[in-house]
Amino acid sequence: MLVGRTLGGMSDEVAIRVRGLRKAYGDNVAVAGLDLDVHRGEVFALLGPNGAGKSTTVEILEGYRRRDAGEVQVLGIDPESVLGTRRARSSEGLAADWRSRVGIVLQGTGEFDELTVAEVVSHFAGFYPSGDDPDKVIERVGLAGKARARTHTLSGGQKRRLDVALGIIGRPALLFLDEPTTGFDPEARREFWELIRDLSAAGTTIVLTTHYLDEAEALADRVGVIAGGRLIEVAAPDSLGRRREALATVSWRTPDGQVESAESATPTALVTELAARFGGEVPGLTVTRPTLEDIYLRMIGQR
Ligand SMILES: Nc1ncnc2c1ncn2[C@@H]1O[C@H](COP(=O)(O)OP(=O)(O)OP(=O)(O)O)[C@@H](O)[C@H]1O
Repeated sequence: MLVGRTLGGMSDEVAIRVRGLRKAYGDNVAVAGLDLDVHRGEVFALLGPNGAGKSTTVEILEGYRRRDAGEVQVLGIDPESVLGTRRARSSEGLAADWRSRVGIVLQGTGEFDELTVAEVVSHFAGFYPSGDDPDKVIERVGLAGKARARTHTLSGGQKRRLDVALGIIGRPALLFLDEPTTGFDPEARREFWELIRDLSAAGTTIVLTTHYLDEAEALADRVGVIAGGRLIEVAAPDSLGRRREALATVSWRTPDGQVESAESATPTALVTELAARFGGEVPGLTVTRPTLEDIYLRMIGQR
């Protein structure tokens, strides 16, 4: 494997390294000088409003889109060098090897409508030199009961699970997931999160784009917020936007039924004082801190 060696000056620990990435569509600058490092083995979530440049960035990293400027290394190679190549079966040496180590969860496999789930997954397994066992992967994504169903009969959420199966069948070292749980019911999302945690625990580097802040919080070691084609902050979910230092909001109900609230850096002291004031239980007491969503909205609202 190329991962784990030092290639082209890239550190052992870096799966993705991007410097000064730029991409415009005509006059529309989609990516405006983006720097990014994704460490080996981490789960990295890219957040950002519609049109921020996430998909463009990810497509460049995946070797499906040409950039205008900047340096990009993904698992030790410049993905532009594999542009135009397809999956591992192609006999294009380094490109085929690289593609076999990069898993991509695409949205939709309409061309296989008449095949069963088991047939599609087996077909894709054949593209990879060390593909996983199709039955095991089908089980892992929760489609065992649908293995013999034709793919056009699957529900939206089941189709997404199939997309995920096709993304992981090659046992990738690096997996790209683009809004993977759109259309999942709550239970399916939780199961999917478990699958991602398993893959991560097994050493897979995962880059995820999502609009679900709870998903980023549940899965990501670090999140990067893209706005206007630039990465405006990278941090652990609990420290993004100085979240750890954010004030707590303490709310309670006054004797005449009004809700009162106060922001405090020392909420325990305030609650103790309120308890003394009320002679015990404080009516309607809540203590909250900003959620990742609050922080995120504040960050992108500032721009
Ligand atoms: N193929 C294309 N041709 C022309 N303009 C494009 C193309 N793809 C994206 N754009 C434009 O580039 C900008 C960034 O789009 P991109 O799809 O990268 O954003 P995104 O962050 O992935 O958005 P979303 O959250 O809506 O998926 C947008 O202004 C978009 O209109």
